[in-house]
Amino acid sequence: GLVVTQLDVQPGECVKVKGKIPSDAKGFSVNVGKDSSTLMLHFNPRFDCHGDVNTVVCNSKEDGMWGEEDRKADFPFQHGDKIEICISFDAAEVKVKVPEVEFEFPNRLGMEKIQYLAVEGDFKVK
Ligand SMILES: CCCO[C@@H]1O[C@H](CO)[C@@H](O[C@@H]2O[C@H](CO)[C@H](O)[C@H](OCc3cn(Cc4ccccc4)nn3)[C@H]2O)[C@H](O)[C@H]1NC(C)=O
Repeated sequence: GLVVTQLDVQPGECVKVKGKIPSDAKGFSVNVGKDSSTLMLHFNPRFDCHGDVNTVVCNSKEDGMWGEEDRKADFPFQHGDKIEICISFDAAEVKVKVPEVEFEFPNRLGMEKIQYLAVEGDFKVK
């Protein structure tokens, strides 16, 4: 999927990804952080994968090691949706704004900028 490097997203700014969820999507992820091994946030809506159904799983990754998963209560996604995902952060937390719902996740690594963004799985970036 899409990989963007050399970003310099500061606290208070947002990075926005627009795309479509295919009708047969099993899951997708949006990763932001320093690079693929050091993620402020792995945002992973799961329609039906890794044993989860209609569950948003969030996590961080530090030097290639996953942190503690955070499963969210809301699942505001449907197959075929065209959505915008806006990610912003400050010293304390990362915010993921999608239609109808804003998810929050702690800025566990205390990152001060987002340099990397990657989209994986069933999400057709527009
Ligand atoms: C119950 C004992 C085992 O626990 C399971 O352990 C799995 C392996 O660590 C957990 O799954 C992993 O959770 C991570 C977040 O904590 C990541 O989501 C791992 O996937 C990374 C990944 C991305 N991709 C690319 C991709 C992404 C989306 C769709 C298709 C490909 N391929 N692998 C995913 O494999 C999975 O979330 C976890 N389940 C629970 C309930 O804890």
